[in-house]
Amino acid sequence: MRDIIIVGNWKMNKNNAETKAFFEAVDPVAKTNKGLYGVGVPFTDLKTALDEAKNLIVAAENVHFEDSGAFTGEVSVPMLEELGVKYCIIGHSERRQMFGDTDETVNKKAKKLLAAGITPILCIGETEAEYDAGKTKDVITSQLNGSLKDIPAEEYKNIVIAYEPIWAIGTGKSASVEIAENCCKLVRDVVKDMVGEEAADAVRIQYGGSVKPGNIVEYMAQEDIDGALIGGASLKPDSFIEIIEKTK
Ligand SMILES: O=C(CO)COP(=O)(O)O
Repeated sequence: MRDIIIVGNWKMNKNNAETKAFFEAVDPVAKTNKGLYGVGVPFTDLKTALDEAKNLIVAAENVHFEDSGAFTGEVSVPMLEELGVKYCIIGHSERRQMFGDTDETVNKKAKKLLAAGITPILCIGETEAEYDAGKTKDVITSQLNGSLKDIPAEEYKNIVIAYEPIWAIGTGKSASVEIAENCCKLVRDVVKDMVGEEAADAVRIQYGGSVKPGNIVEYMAQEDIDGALIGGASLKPDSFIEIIEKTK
């Protein structure tokens, strides 16, 4: 059975003082042998978060695939390594939609992170239009094949895949437990087709999209859901503490 991994994604929120206050409140609660809890934080909060973290894991929210160069505003894997970052969200739908991330660039990011011993949290998911057109399976299959192209089977134990239907992100309209489980099982089946059963069993799969204290338990009860990637409900310490208390 896979360990759980529940991670908040703060997106573009919180300054250093708010980050410190969050960790002071939440970190002590995150001590468990069932798996991992953590948060993805803006680059500007990474050092504060890493300094405060004893039980929570800390993730970056993006990274560039080159080690250095003329990429104004970007941050490289060596820069994350220097801080001691061990997890990094890549390919979030907001980055794909607003900042030009593609399966090809996300694949380069994944390879660079794995080579540095940093766990990628790879986001995939369909739009509402794709869902309505019955294209969810095609989208998931295409994104996984593109984003994880040429990554060897033995690396999948070091990869987390977050299935986040775009129509459920930030809308309060979370996917039903049945849809979430069916799609996370589809993710696992596609990985099996790509690189075999052992890798499919090892890869951890999160559901994301309006997860909150009121629905986390039913998601975590599903066979193919190993965790969650949580936006809004991870910003308030009390809310994230409730999610931890209900699942650890
Ligand atoms: O984008 C998400 C996590 O990466 C989900 O955001 P919400 O939990 O606010 O829907």
